[in-house]
Amino acid sequence: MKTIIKHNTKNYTIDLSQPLDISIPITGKSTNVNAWYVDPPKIEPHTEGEFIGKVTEGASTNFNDISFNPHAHGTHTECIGHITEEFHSVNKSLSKFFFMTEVITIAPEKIKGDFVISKKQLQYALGNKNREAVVIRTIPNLRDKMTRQYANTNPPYLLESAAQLLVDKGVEHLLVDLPSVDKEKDDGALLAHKTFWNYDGKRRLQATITEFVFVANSIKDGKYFLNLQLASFENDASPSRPVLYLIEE
Ligand SMILES: N[C@@H](CC(=O)c1ccccc1NC=O)C(=O)O
Repeated sequence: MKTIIKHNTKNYTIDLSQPLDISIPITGKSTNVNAWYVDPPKIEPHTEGEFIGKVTEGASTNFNDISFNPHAHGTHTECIGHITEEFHSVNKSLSKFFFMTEVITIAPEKIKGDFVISKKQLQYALGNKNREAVVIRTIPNLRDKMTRQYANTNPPYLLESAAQLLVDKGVEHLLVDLPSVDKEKDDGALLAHKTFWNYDGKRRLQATITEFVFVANSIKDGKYFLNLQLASFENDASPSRPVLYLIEE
């Protein structure tokens, strides 16, 4: 099923039957991807007295309770409400769902013992391209990113100047395959988050950050349409399902 998208005077063809899902599914297993020192998610039959919500236990339906943390357990999209005293809901911040997107691949560079994504690397990868959304795939890019236990591993993160470059280029939606755009332990500095949302200036309430994507190696760097959908939680962050569509020439 093909469709033609008219975007800024140009026509682009995408094939809706060829979605490239870059989300990490949430499971109830201990192998579920994890960060921020929390237990694995739980997906378990609801119980009430004698009742067990499971067909094999005599119930008419499977009826699971799910408990998880959107920031810790899988692909999620967050808004400025992640770092503000006042409440902002990502469900209201994100009001459009299709974006012209660039997928880029970065090998974080070692600076002062940390692996970081620098302004220079983003500049090189993006050139003068203008995109509403940017997906950053970091290398190495192995499938263990779907199950990695990130607590106390000091994963790569974006330098403040790198986040500023994205703001300057007008990027509104940033997607990364890391648990955070900031350093794991930074005493709450959150420099890349604050910069991307322009926390100390005219705040970018509509901008979103999506963490924990997984971009398979079969997906080449380049221009895509991104369909970014959330579960409709009124919260600073919600599990999300970003899907890319290759643009046909
Ligand atoms: N680096 C922060 C913590 C942090 O970034 C964080 C903590 C819990 C859940 C998510 C976090 N950041 C996510 O992008 C700190 O050290 O205070």
